[in-house]
Amino acid sequence: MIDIINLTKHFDNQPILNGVSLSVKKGSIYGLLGSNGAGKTTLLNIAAGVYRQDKGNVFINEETVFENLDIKDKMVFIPDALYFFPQYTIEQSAAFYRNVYSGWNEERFEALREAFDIDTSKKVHKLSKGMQRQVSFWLSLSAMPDILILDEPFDGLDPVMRKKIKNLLVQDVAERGMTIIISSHNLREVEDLCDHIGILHKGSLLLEKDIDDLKSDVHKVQLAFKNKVPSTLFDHIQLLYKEERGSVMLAIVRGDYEEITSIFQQYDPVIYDILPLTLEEIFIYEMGDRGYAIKNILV
Ligand SMILES: Nc1ncnc2c1ncn2[C@@H]1O[C@H](COP(=O)(O)OP(=O)(O)OP(=O)(O)O)[C@@H](O)[C@H]1O
Repeated sequence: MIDIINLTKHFDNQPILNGVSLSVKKGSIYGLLGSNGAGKTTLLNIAAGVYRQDKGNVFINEETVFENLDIKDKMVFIPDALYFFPQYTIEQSAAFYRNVYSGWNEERFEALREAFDIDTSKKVHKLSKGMQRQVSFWLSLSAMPDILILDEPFDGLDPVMRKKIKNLLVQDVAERGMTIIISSHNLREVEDLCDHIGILHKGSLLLEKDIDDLKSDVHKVQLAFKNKVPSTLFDHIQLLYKEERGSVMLAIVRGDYEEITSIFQQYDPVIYDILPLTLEEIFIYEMGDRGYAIKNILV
């Protein structure tokens, strides 16, 4: 549905995006992760057709995005720095959205009153930062977009509201196949939401993964042997990391669970356990395997 191909962008002769390509399928949630200055906002602005790229292209359903009003009618971008018309109340802002988006759904707007519970006669500028974020979600979801582009969307929201908004997003994805790209510098914040994760670092995509594949493909194994650790233990295993804690070896390995187990069992370990890994741990080892210290890339 969204195809970003070989995107390049410079600002002031400095490269900001260096040939980034990624695809997002309809009805999926893509998490774009990266540290400050990685290029996430720039990439999202190009994907939303706000900035024009130097090279490459962004296609949505095989059409280019830039200056394409039909696509923009079905897409909502919530930027990191929110913008509302000065002096507009929520009601007046809703009237603006109602005029701009052909998919605007009044019933949805009314139904979401319960979730957001903010007086619509209030001026948006007079609301707190977190409440302004809530209003941006309220209006955006009422516009019933096919595509939602979210730049650091949970900034300033309290934990209860984060959960509520995540539930609303997942509901729209499940019920009407909405597609989301969401940027964050915090993996923990988006891991429960996304089905794909890409890590952007200094304008390049370092790693892109399906979360289910990632979880089924990397394992933490605890092993102990009666005697010394066999020297050939990892000869046929893709090892990402190992450490010895006394007589117990801890290894992070990649591959099929059953194949790995059958290889290790040949060495007759006295202890053999496969332990669960968090997504964060998986990324740390995957990135370490590629020569990057993820701690410098993600918080
Ligand atoms: N309009 C602009 N003019 C000049 N440089 C810009 C402009 N917008 C972004 N940049 C530069 O592009 C680089 C990437 O910025 P961008 O905002 O895309 O990163 P980001 O990954 O979203 O960072 P953050 O997590 O801090 O929001 C930064 O070095 C920034 O200074």
